[in-house]
Amino acid sequence: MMMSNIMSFAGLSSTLGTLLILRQYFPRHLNIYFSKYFEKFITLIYPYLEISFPEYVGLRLKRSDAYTAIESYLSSTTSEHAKRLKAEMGHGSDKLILSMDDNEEITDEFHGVKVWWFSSKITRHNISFYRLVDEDKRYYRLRFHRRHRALINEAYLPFVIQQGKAIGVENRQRKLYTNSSSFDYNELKKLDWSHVPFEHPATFETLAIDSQMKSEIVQDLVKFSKSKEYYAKIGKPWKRGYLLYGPPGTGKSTMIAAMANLLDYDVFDLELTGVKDNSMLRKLLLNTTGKSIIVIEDIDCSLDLSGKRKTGGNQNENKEEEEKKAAMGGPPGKDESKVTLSGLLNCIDGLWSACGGEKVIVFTTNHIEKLDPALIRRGRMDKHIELGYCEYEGFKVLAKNYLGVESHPLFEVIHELLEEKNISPADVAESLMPKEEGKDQVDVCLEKLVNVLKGCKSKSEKEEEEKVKKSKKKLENGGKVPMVKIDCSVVV
Ligand SMILES: Nc1ncnc2c1ncn2[C@@H]1O[C@H](COP(=O)(O)OP(=O)(O)OP(=O)(O)O)[C@@H](O)[C@H]1O
Ligand SMILES: [Mg+2]
Repeated sequence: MMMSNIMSFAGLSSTLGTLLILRQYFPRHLNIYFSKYFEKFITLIYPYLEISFPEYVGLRLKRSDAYTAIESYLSSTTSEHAKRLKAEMGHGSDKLILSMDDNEEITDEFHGVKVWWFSSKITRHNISFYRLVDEDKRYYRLRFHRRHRALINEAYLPFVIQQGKAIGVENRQRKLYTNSSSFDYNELKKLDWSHVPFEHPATFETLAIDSQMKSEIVQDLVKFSKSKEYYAKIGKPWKRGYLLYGPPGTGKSTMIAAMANLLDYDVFDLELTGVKDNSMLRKLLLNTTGKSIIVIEDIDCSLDLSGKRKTGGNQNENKEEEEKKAAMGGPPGKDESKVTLSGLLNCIDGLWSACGGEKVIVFTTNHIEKLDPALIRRGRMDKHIELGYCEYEGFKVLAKNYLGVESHPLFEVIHELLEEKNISPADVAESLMPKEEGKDQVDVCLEKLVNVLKGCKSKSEKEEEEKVKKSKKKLENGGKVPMVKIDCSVVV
């Protein structure tokens, strides 16, 4: 009896729900009457309450957090109850996430109270740029008996949102974002960020760096990710800045991937040269999500951030560049980014930087001496990490990764060579990569590395070369050294 009552109410409510949706197609004057009397009538006889959760609110700028959390929550109960499901890949390529398909209905129970969830969509046909564009407005509708109003509002909905957020974090597929311009042809708008799944396999275990430095960085990152309350207590936005510097091929980009994998964060790879001006930069950073690493690679080459190179420094070089541009046909500096140093500083630690929570900002450079001290001062870039040439300890990690060996008669020879030669971990890794199948590949690769090392310049030779380069530059600049001296000791 009870069951059939519920069923008939559910049937009635479904009909009334359809009428409510259809009413938008009624003529306007009918619609006014409909609203006035029909809805009053419904609330009198209808014992159920309904709450809608639209996918987008306002200008469709951002998906509603409530909708996303409910979607995740329902995905956990859906597979048992719903008859029509849709599937999506979740975190990692082998996990399939099932959720309710459009116009599907499921029931849920909370403290013995039964509630109904519906997934619905309204499709509108708009004409935009002489094209017919279908715009889907999706929403979830929750129905429950009005006598449970307090329980649903105060306990059930907060429970759904909290559970949904937790499931969402577990299931989400991490993403690698880039700000290179792309266009959404369905929504007909330019996207600030486009993304692909983040699938870089690097971890701190496979990273060939000093083991003490490695464990300090890992500890620092883990501590940061658990310090929400601490940052709130000291009144600082929950973010941490890392400056990674060192010669090419020493693992700066690889370390960023390892950081993202350790913390389970998304990565926003910000190409500064593609950012028009400071306000565009602010918009891009505002559109990044929490639990993410914002990366600006080769910051010294990205822009003239010091503001010094054009006025002071090597004026001839600038002149040459302008002439080159003119020879290429375009007006000088036409498409150049107008992002300034103060604009960048404002975004990374001004008032805007506190939006969106939990973020790590990483700059990389091959030339730390070229950077403006303001950009990398402590507090802005909390950790300065130097990634140097390959040491014996790093070589052993690479040998284990690439060849699966932890000892070999040639290790001692390589140890001695590494003490006196400069070689990047990337070059070591290249030599250790077996080119063919077979057991003898370990000997082949290690012998190859010994030969490569023998051909490398020794540390003293390299230092001498650097000295000559520096003094040449000094002469070009009329005796002044154009570099800024910065304390770049590793503080981890
Ligand atoms: N410290 C390291 N540990 C493990 N692998 C490394 C390390 N350094 C370099 N490699 C290997 O060398 C390749 C190049 O390294 P990576 O791109 O991280 O260098 P980089 O410091 O970012 O160079 P660049 O300054 O040119 O951007 C990587 O694919 C990785 O396989
Ligand atoms: Mg790199």
